[in-house]
Amino acid sequence: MTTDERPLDPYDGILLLSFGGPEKPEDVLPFLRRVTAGRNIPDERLAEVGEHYYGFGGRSPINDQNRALLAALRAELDRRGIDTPLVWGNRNFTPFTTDTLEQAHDLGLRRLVTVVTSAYSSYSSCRQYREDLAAAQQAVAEAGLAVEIDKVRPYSNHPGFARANTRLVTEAVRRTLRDGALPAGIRLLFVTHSIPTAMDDTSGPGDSEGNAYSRQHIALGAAITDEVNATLDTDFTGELVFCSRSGPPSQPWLEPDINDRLEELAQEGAQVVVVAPIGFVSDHMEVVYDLDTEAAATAERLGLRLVRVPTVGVDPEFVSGLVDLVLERAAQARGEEPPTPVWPGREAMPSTCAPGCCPNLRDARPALCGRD
Ligand SMILES: CC1=C(CCC(=O)O)c2cc3nc(cc4[nH]c(cc5[nH]c(cc1n2)c(C)c5CCC(=O)O)c(CCC(=O)O)c4C)C(CCC(=O)O)=C3C
Ligand SMILES: [Fe+2]
Repeated sequence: MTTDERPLDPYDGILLLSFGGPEKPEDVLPFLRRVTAGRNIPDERLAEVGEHYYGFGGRSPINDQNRALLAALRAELDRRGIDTPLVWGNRNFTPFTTDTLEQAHDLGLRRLVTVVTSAYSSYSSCRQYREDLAAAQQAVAEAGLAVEIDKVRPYSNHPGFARANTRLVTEAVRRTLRDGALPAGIRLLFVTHSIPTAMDDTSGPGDSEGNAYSRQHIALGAAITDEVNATLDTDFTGELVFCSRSGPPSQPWLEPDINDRLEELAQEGAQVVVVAPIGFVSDHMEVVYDLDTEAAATAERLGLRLVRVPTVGVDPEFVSGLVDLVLERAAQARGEEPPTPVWPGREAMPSTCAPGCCPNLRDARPALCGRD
C-alpha cells in the first residue's frame, strides 16, 4: 500500500488527550481530588475552586469543547480523505486515558499518534501528559494489550495555532475601533495559566536555558502584537499576565496575576483592556471563571472595559493545523524529514522530547514520547 492511500502510516489511530472536567455537581469533588492528589494545594484554595465549578452548575465546559474538537478534527480528516479512527482520553475525568487505550485496542488500533490540548512546554502542559500516556500504556499492558504511542510536537509556534490566535486578536482589536480610531487608553494583554517559577525555570529540554514555557508565550505574544500593529496601524506594546495561580503563598508562581495588573493599569490611566488567553485552546473553566467572571469583575470595579478574545476552540485554521501536525508526525515516524513549519521563530520543538525535558520535580515517573 502506498503512503498516498495511508497518509497516516505507521499510525492506525489518533488520540486526543486532554485535562478533563466535571459534568455535574457530584463530579466536582472527585475531580478536584484527582487533579490535586499529592500536589500541596491548600484546602481553602480547593474549596474556592469547587465554588467556581458549582457556580456553573457543577459542569465544566471542557468536555463538550473536546467533543466539538473531535467532531471538527473528524470533519477535517474526512475532507482530506483520511479515515483513521479518532479516540479521546482525559487525565482527570471520563473517558480516562486507560479506558480509551482499551477501547482503541478493541477497535484494532495498535499505534496511536497523540494530540494534546495544550500548546506549550512545561511539566503541567507537556510532560505530565506524557506520564499519563506511560501509565495508561502500562495499565493496558498488564491486561495483555500492546499499544504504541507517539505525539505531535508542542505547537505554540505552529502556524495553525499561532495564526489563528493572531487573527482572533486582530479581529477583537478591530471591533473596538470607532471611526477607524482606537479608543483612548487601550492595552493588550496576553494571558496564560500561572505555574510555579521552579516549573517554568526547568521547562524545555534538559540541556537548555529553561523557561521554555514563558519564552514561548512571550514570543507568540510579541509576534501577535507586531502583526496587529502592522495590520491596523497601531502601536500596541503587548504584555504577558497570568491567571489561575493555585499553590501556597510561600511558593513563587509566575506573575503578575491579571487582577493585580488590571489595578496598576487602571491607575496608569488605561480604559480598555483587550485580553487574549493564548495559553489555552478552549474557553474552559480557567477562561469562563478566571477571566470572564473574576477578571471581568475586577475590571468592572476599576471602571475598565475588558474585551476578551476567544480561544482558538474549533477555529478551522487551528483544526487544520492539528491535522497538518499529525501528518508531519507520521512522516517523521516513517523516517522521512518533512518540513516543520514554524511561526513565530525558526525552530520547531522536537516531536520526541529531549532527555530531562520539563522534569517532574516531585516524583520522577516513566513518560512516553521522549528520549528519557
Ligand atoms: C499549565 C497548566 C494548564 C494549561 C495546559 C493544559 O491545558 O493542560 C492547565 C490547564 C487546566 N487546569 C485546569 C484545572 C485545574 N488546574 C489546577 C491546578 C494546577 N494547574 C496547573 C497548571 C496548568 N493547568 C498547575 C501547576 C496546578 C497546580 C497543581 C498541579 O501541579 O497540578 C486545579 C486544582 C485547583 C486549583 O486551581 O488550584 C484545577 C481544578 C483545567 C480544567 C478546566 C476546566 O475544568 O474547564 C485545565 C484545562
Ligand atoms: Fe490547571
